[in-house]
Amino acid sequence: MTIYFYKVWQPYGCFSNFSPHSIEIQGNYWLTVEHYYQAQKFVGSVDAVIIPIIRASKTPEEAAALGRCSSRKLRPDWDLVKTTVMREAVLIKFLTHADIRETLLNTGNEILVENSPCDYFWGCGADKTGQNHLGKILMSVREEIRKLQLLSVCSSECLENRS
Ligand SMILES: Nc1c(N[C@@H]2O[C@H](COP(=O)(O)O)[C@@H](O)[C@H]2O)[nH]c(=O)[nH]c1=O
Repeated sequence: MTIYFYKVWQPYGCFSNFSPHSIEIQGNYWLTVEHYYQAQKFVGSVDAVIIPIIRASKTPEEAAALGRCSSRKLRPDWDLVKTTVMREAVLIKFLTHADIRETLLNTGNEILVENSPCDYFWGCGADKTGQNHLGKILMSVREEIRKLQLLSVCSSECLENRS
């Protein structure tokens, strides 16, 4: 089975980057993954003044609109780093919030797809042929969290055996 998600108020809305789950990265708080992701477009760019404004946005829609404004200059390496930036933020989101971590882990090995009608990079696009990078990141984060949980079970068993 494939699990499709997109809008926050639809099923599996917590997988959307617009979901209201804050993250802390290097001492800064971001209301949503989308706030962080949009701001990273301008790190080291001549338009870096926009970063705190994006961070202070009241909603992820507002943050996305600021980050997508085509008159601003993106950092030159943005296309190279954007999936790494996204993965880090999504991993931190699911490590931070236990309830949605359970929702993610409970999807088993189902395929996760961002059902965006217009985004062929992060989502599957209108005709479902898109690259679905957000879905791929969620599946890889799901795997990573499972490994981390196994590690912590093993290390606590190990500590118990020693005492
Ligand atoms: N969920 C969701 C969207 N999808 C998100 O948009 C982001 C891509 O932004 P950009 O790289 O600027 O095109 C990325 O986080 C993707 O998951 N877009 C929306 O307008 N509304 C929404 O509810």
